[in-house]
Amino acid sequence: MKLGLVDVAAGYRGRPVVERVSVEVGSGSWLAVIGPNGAGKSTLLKAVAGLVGRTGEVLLDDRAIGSFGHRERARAVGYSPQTPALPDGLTVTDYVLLGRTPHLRALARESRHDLDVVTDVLARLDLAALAGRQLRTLSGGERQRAVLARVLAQQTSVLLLDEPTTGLDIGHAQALLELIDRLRKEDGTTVVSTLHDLTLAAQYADRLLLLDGGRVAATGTPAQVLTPELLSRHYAATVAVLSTPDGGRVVTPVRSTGAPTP
Ligand SMILES: Nc1ncnc2c1ncn2[C@@H]1O[C@H](COP(=O)(O)OP(=O)(O)OP(=O)(O)O)[C@@H](O)[C@H]1O
Repeated sequence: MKLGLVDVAAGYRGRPVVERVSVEVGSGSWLAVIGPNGAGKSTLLKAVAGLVGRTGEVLLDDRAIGSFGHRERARAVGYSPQTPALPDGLTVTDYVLLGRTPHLRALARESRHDLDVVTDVLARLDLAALAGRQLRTLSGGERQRAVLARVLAQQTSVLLLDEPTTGLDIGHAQALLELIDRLRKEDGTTVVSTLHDLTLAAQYADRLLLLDGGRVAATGTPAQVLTPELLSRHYAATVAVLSTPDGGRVVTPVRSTGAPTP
């Protein structure tokens, strides 16, 4: 499903935080929204998810998202927040099963298929051994994976993922991003994620959108956006951008030690 944003603006209590963002994300594409703290990345995702007020248009396959019914929309767009509030008293399985709600008929219980989807997602996110555990007993990274498991169990055409790798170790982060990459290649899932790790953003996203002060500062391929000049201007960071043999980009901070040269 193609996602289009046309002149999207959003904010809190009348204060604009995101202004005039227009971008198209093709079916099966991955757009990473990057930018410094407070740039408006989470707000932009929430605006698309319908969780904060916005102006402008959000289009799904050229159809205004506002014309989608509640369930239809929940089957089309999944969202995972950066800092989720988790309900008390649920096991991991029960919580992830909530992701199936938009697929259930009114008053129907989950089917064998729903349980199979959940079992599969739990296995893929290395949560099978924790399936019966209470959410509140999980570690930070395990909780984060449970939240992602829930949105993946929702099996939506569009995934909005706010900092999905927060709190994940390098192996689990990689496994998660590979899983999402497979979904987009095999099922055509469209992905919009915020990512602070610019090297991961370069490796997985096909396009980057750099937000600064709520406005689009740059869009393009990782090679176009991840330049030392742009990163210095918008993050006030001193970085080196290295190229890998396959044309990828690695962004690394560079420290000027100030040590006297011998
Ligand atoms: N609920 C809220 N009420 C008022 N202001 C908010 C609210 N949430 C965020 N803001 C403000 O909106 C601006 C953008 O916040 P947002 O969370 O979208 O930034 P971000 O780019 O995701 O930042 P980070 O990289 O730190 O997660 C910030 O100035 C923030 O203080």
